[in-house]
Amino acid sequence: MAENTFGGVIGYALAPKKQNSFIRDSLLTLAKSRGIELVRVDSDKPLVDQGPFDCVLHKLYGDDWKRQLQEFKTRFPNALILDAPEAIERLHNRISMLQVVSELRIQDRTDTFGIPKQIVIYDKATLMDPQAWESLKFPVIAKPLVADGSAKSHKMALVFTRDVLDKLKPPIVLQEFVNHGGVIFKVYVVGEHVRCVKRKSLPDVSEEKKVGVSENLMSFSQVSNLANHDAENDNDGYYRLMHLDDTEMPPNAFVVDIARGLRRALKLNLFNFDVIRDARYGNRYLIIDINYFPGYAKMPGYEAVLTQFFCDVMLKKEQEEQQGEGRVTVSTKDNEESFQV
Ligand SMILES: O=P(O)(O)O[C@@H]1[C@@H](OP(=O)(O)O)[C@H](OP(=O)(O)O)[C@H](O)[C@H](OP(=O)(O)O)[C@H]1OP(=O)(O)O
Ligand SMILES: Nc1ncnc2c1ncn2[C@@H]1O[C@H](COP(=O)(O)OP(=O)(O)O)[C@@H](O)[C@H]1O
Ligand SMILES: [Mg+2]
Ligand SMILES: [Mg+2]
Repeated sequence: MAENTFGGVIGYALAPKKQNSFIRDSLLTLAKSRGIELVRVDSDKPLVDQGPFDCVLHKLYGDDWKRQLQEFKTRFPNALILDAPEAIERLHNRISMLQVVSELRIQDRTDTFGIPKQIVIYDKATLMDPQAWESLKFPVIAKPLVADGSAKSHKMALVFTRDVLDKLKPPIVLQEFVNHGGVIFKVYVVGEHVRCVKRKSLPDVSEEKKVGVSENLMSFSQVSNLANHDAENDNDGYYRLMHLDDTEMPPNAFVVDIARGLRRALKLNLFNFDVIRDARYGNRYLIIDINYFPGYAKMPGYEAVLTQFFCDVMLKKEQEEQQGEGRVTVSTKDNEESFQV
């Protein structure tokens, strides 16, 4: 979109860690040069007592925060909440998060996409019932069902055999582990903007390893964020098989189509998703994770991308307000809850 002159004030409500990584001087300065002021929301004070804000950008959890957003929207109906809490909540459960993938219709491609085979287990009794997981091939990854940003929600286990399932704590999702060359693609979405980057992932599991492994359950957490340093000091060679530089990117048009489809279906503007390429086929891609408001600062040039997005939001808001003036508009539930540029 062309540069526009509609600036505004954006209140951001973020946890301290997120604030430190996302709110950099470089972002504040660039945004300001385009008329966008970013103002911190003080989480110790009611949101309604702060502002005025044209838009509230947020990644906070809990019922109290949801209530505060509702109250704010009632008091300031023209203010935008990015994104709608109801839409974000879908990503807090690893089953509903990926259900959206089956809703996407993308045609005329040689490449295909989907999700790995998975089941959800809510209790120990089902976990110990062989019928529950008879359709799954081992190894599997056990993931906490809840994906609420807590450290616990990122604690995964690679499970090689059935006899260690009793060590897991439901509710969990058991997802087939798919060999993918040790590289994951992270696709960052900021409104219409889509950027795919490569990150390291779990290495492939060989056929020998599947039967001869000494540890039948291997715990891990946030592999893609491990510093390179960790890989360099990797004495048992766990990361040796990763070939980040040699890995070919997925076709960009394909990734963009999936990203835009997900964005529309999820009614979200700010998210990323993790994709792996199934090593058995080479042209089959599996979406394994979708995250709300991820670590954008890790995306090269994030300041320009986010600033453009803020300007687009302000322009669209202004246009919608102008269109709304002088005529009666019937607001649907849909456009009350979500706003997309
Ligand atoms: O902190 P960062 O920069 O590593 O960002 C995390 C994301 O990393 P990514 O950008 O995908 O590499 C991270 O993505 P993954 O789940 O690791 O794929 C999450 O989005 C995480 O948020 P939450 O803990 O799930 O609420 C994100 O954490 P928060 O910054 O939101 O706490
Ligand atoms: N089905 C799978 N097959 C192979 N590797 C996987 C699979 N699911 C997850 N992984 C690996 O585990 C990591 C963490 O899983 P993910 O679902 O992305 O959880 P988180 O929300 O903690 O990032 C991924 O980045 C990837 O390296
Ligand atoms: Mg992930
Ligand atoms: Mg995640």
